[in-house]
Amino acid sequence: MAGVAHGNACKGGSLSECLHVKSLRWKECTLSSPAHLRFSRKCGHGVSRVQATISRTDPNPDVVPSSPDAGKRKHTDSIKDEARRHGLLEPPTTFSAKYVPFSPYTPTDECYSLDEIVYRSRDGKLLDVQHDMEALKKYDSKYWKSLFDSRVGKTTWPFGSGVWSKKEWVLPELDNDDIVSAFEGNSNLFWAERFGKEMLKMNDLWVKHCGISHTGSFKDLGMTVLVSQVNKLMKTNKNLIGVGCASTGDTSAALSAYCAAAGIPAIVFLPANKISIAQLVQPIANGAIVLSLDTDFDGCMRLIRDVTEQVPIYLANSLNSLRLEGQKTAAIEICQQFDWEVPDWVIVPGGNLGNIYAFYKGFVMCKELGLTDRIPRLVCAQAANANPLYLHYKAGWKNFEPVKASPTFASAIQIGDPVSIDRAVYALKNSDGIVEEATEEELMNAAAVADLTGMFTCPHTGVALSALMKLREKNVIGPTDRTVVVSTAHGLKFTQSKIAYHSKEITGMQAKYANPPLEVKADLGSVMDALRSKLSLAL
Ligand SMILES: Cc1ncc(COP(=O)(O)O)c(C=O)c1O
Ligand SMILES: N[C@@H](CCOP(=O)(O)O)C(=O)O
Repeated sequence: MAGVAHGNACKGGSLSECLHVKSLRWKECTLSSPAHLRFSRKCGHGVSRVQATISRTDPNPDVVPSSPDAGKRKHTDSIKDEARRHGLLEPPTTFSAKYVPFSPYTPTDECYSLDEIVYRSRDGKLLDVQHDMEALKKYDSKYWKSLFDSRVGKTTWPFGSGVWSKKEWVLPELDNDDIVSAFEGNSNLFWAERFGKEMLKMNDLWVKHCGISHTGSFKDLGMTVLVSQVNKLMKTNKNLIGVGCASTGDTSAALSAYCAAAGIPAIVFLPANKISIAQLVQPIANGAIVLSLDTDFDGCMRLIRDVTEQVPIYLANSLNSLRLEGQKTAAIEICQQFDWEVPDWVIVPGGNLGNIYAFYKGFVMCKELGLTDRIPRLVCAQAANANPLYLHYKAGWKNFEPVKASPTFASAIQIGDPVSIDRAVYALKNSDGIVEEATEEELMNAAAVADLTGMFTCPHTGVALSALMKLREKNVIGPTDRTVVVSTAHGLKFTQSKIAYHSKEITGMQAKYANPPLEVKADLGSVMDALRSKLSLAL
């Protein structure tokens, strides 16, 4: 079939017709519409517009390379150069987003551009990034599914990233050239076959490994968005001198890595002696300014908020709602990985409580745009030593009180005064959610037993697994319920506590699943004796 291309002057019609085709590759176009796809090119109202009917067999020469080699990267090209050649660097003009106060029960007209440096509304509420949903709804669910699916597993800048593959739903107006990405996201969804079957009599249990990531935690998902926006702001706001955060170890690692990649100064406030060595060395190695402070995370958080009010350092904690735009892509990814079927339950460990809201937001967006038909029930899991949300839930959501968080092996969630409490309560109330808690022994046992079935979990994932075990025991979660446990960090960041557990060195802990190494003399007899003691073999 012959392709038709008409050069038309833009009549200034609806922008939604003028899908910014430069942000779509030919393959994406064909995938999104197997027969024909009508589109307008380089519109922006006022610029010349090309309307075309294209088909798989009849590519528009303006859009696709004319020879098989034309699409290949020249040896002098970087992936950004390649994206530039294909016109992929400019953002689409069709979609937009802005900050609004997080005020779901009493919406207001107050709003801010994402280019403003603002973290709270006029009356001190948290902010939320609000997308122009009407513009997104102009494209049907089939379109979005095909577009997102076509981007998986590529190095196309920046859509090969799991976060930026959803760019239109994340930060649509950002120039792709400003993006700072480590091709994060697209994390694996592990079918926990043995753990499910043997521990819980479940057949449809999954672990979303967000910690198998660039810096070893889910924070990369949010940090690529935040640092990309800062990268843009620094070009225009010459006053901005860096980006700062308070951290229990993962936010600081992600911030430092993305800032180092972009050449932006990072400043991190850490509670002294309360984070793992692996986490501490990450910002040090990435060249951040590291302040080890004699306080806890809540103390560090208060200090960074005071400092960022006084000096032009951009705040990178999840108080900043930009972070959650990246983190919500993990929820979208889960739906995508299940071919747009929604799991029954999603269990997320909670500390500062930004992530549970980010998951909620991702699931709601999929439903609102017709990609899914419901949202899952959410469970937020807390360590009993740092459980302000759990206490609030048990009190029927009445009168939230922060707590003084005690030390926990799940050190990244040792938080007593969570910034996103209002967001979390909203997410849980609207997803028929549940809050559970886990003692130190429960969380360490859960992590250890998961490891014995082939995972290598962090203690926070242990908290979530322990919550699952409790809900399963009470039969709140049924044997055939499709359940996803979110693993938030890599176990390799927390080897100290694992070694202590397996060495049975933790005072007062039985360490039921400990598997200490045997110290054996290096001679055959001793080795055979050791094997006999472990294997029921007639050796
Ligand atoms: C490994 C890990 N898991 C879970 C959390 C909890 O996430 P959130 O603070 O968004 O509740 C954090 C940070 O707080 C973390 O670093
Ligand atoms: N676990 C976090 C605590 C801070 O959370 P944030 O999402 O508000 O940055 C960390 O690793 O610092």
